[in-house]
Amino acid sequence: REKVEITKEQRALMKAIVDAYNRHQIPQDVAKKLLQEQYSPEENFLLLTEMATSQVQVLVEFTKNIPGFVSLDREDQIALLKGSAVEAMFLRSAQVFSRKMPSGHTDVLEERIRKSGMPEEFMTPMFNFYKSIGELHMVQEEQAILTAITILTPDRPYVKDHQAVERLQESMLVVLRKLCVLQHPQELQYFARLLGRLTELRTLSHYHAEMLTSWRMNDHKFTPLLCEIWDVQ
Ligand SMILES: O=C(NC1CCCCC1)[C@H](C1CCCCC1)n1c(-c2ccc(-c3nnn[nH]3)cc2)nc2ccccc21
Repeated sequence: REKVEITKEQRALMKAIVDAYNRHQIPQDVAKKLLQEQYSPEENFLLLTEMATSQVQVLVEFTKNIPGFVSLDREDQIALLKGSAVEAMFLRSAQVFSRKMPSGHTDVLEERIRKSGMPEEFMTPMFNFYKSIGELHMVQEEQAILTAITILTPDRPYVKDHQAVERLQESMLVVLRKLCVLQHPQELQYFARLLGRLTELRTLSHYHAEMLTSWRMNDHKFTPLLCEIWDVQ
């Protein structure tokens, strides 16, 4: 059994990221709204674009607090945010879906999402991802660091200084690995399984533009921020 110890610097890094993650929570809770009633596809699409717009704003604030991020090349900062926004949205949606809720509420939530008006063909991969995230029972530190690792992915389109991003991501991966060993001592390879979800996440986000335009309704309206980030309209 390897002796795993988190250094003072790594603890400070983790604290900075978790504090930022908690400070920048999504304002109102979309799950609560969805549990209240079934909305029309138009209302649901509007809810999605409102939630996603505020989540992008929250993501920008969170990212600015990742140690070292603001000292990256400015254009690379934009490329990283643009390249990870959809993945961060699905990761956050998965965390919302996997939250502990009174018994039966998760089933109602799933039902409401299935009937929201989103295209059927994406429901299976999306819920498979949500359930695979839920099974990991991540602690909030792991959720926050995993989101930071997703943002700091060096091979996003248009990133120039690959190495600088790799160095930042590397320091997050080292902390996450130690955290996984400490938080889930019984589950060997927990860290590997956690990183495997990022591959599933990237696949899911490949469908995203096509998902958006095949919601069962006419006239899909987006906010200016989402047009920027989602490459739509
Ligand atoms: O609001 C939402 N997610 C926000 C969560 C917080 C961060 C920002 C996004 C949507 C709901 C919108 C209203 C209709 C039901 C789904 N959502 C989704 C979801 C569904 C389809 C697409 C999509 N993308 N392109 N086409 N459809 C994206 C996200 N998964 C969720 C799991 C739990 C709770 C809410 C969830």
